[in-house]
Amino acid sequence: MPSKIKPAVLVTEEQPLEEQKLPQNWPEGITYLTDHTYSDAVTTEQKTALSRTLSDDATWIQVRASEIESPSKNVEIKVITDEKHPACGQRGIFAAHSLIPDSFILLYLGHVHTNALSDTDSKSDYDLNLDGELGLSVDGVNSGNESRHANDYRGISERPNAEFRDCYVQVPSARRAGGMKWERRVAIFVLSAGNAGKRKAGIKAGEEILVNYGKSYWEARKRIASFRHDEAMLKIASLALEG
Ligand SMILES: C[S@@+](CC[C@H](N)C(=O)[O-])C[C@H]1O[C@@H](n2cnc3c(N)ncnc32)[C@H](O)[C@@H]1O
Repeated sequence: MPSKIKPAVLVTEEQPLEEQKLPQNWPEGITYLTDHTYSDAVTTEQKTALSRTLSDDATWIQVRASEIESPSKNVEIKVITDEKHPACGQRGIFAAHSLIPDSFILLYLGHVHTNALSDTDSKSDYDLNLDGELGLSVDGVNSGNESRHANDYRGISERPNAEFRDCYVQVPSARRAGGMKWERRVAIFVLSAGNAGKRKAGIKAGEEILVNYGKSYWEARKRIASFRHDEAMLKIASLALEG
């Protein structure tokens, strides 16, 4: 019988399929993205509101096009084999080299959708808020990049070493002055060194990159698990909440 698992597919406009490499350990059946894709429900107005023209006095975080690579040179996807790790058997992302505080690691890419129930996959574990005011989120459940494998620190480490931050990335635009515009994204950054400089070492090569999903993520997962009588998910969520 033919396998139901679809081979990994790559979506990129710039490079033909055979020239673009997939990251090592990329899961089968998940589309590897080098940029967002958009649901048909996202309006032109919402898309326009996600971009800005070049501005020298901008205070928001800017990630230059030259900093973005696909696959990322900053991380490696690994399948977790340590039985003590709460996500054993799943994947995680690990620093490919040492990363200094506040540095950009990689974009969180996926399918941008509206927060309407009809446009949302309520079962997704990979859905992230992109812009609450615009009512847009980005889901990495079926397509994304290495960032979809970032685990939460609970039960793995005492604290996270990275975080999601809102930022803007530079993209070419024939219509804008300067031939460039800035588009809203969410990305993973190394945590800052902290006032006492506790985290000044940043993330060492080989260390797992761990973020904080927020307690509400795990509480919601616990509620869903109880509702669905999903013992495995209930155990993971309960352990994470204890951790
Ligand atoms: C966005 S995915 C993270 C990547 C996932 N490990 C994978 O390989 O696709 C979120 C899921 O990862 C698992 N996970 C992440 N952090 C975890 C943690 N601290 N403890 C237990 N499971 C975790 C849970 O199954 C969660 O629903």
